[in-house]
Amino acid sequence: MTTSTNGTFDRRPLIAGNWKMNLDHMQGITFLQKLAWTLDDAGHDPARVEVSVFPPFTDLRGVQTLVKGDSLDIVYGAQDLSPEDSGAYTGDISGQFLARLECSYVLVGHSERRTLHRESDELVNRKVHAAFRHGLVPILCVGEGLEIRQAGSHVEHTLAQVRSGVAGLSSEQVATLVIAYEPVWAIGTGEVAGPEDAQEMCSAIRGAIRAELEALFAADTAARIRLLYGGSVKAANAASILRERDVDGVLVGGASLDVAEFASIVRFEEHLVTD
Ligand SMILES: O=C[C@H](O)COP(=O)(O)O
Repeated sequence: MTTSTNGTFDRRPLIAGNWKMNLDHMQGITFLQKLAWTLDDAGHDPARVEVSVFPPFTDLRGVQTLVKGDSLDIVYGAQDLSPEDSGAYTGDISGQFLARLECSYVLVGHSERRTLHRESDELVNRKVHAAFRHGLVPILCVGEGLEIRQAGSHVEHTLAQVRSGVAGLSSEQVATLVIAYEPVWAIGTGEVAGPEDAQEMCSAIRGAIRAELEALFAADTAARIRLLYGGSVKAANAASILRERDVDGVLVGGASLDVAEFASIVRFEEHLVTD
């Protein structure tokens, strides 16, 4: 039997690189150009695997110019957005501006925003709505800290974040949304949750959307939503995580800053084990 990811690839795998606060606008362009060449040389097929990068806000205009100018098969998004559309919100960035820069995605509720900037579930939900208002696909980030994991309540905790994040959305919006499960204890620590941990949570999230929220959403919503895993993903562990049935992609931090490493994650199908 040949092993494939998420059953039959009916949900196109998404490999997302979150640059966090790394690579200035000049470095970002050089990096992206190299990544595009490397993927081209490796015969990357964008119809099979989608690649997205999440540069700092100040890089986005340069990234847009490069991607559009050179017709790169790479999409991009922002790392955050304001829940508001315009006004006296010093330092915030509107989804409207991100849409003008032709961003496809926006990260919402990343654990570094939740912890370092004390973003609440309620604020995260407002940001999810703001993204949809401007035609951006939100990548809703959820996941538990170490204490919650040790107490064994990680599934319950993460599902509560999901329920709160999708509150007030339509079926179509939920089906379009991407959810990234990132156990906080595995982010940037080298501690990676095992493929079975990633599958356990992604399956629980899909199950919750299918069962608990079925009264709110259309029947095929759970089957269509894409679920990512994030936390110390590298070329060496990506394929084993991505072969799990309910895992449709990965959100990569540190390893997305190395062209060869990230390109190798994108090419994970080459590392899938054949049973
Ligand atoms: O957004 C990415 C995640 O925070 C994972 O970061 P990491 O791959 O450096 O652990």
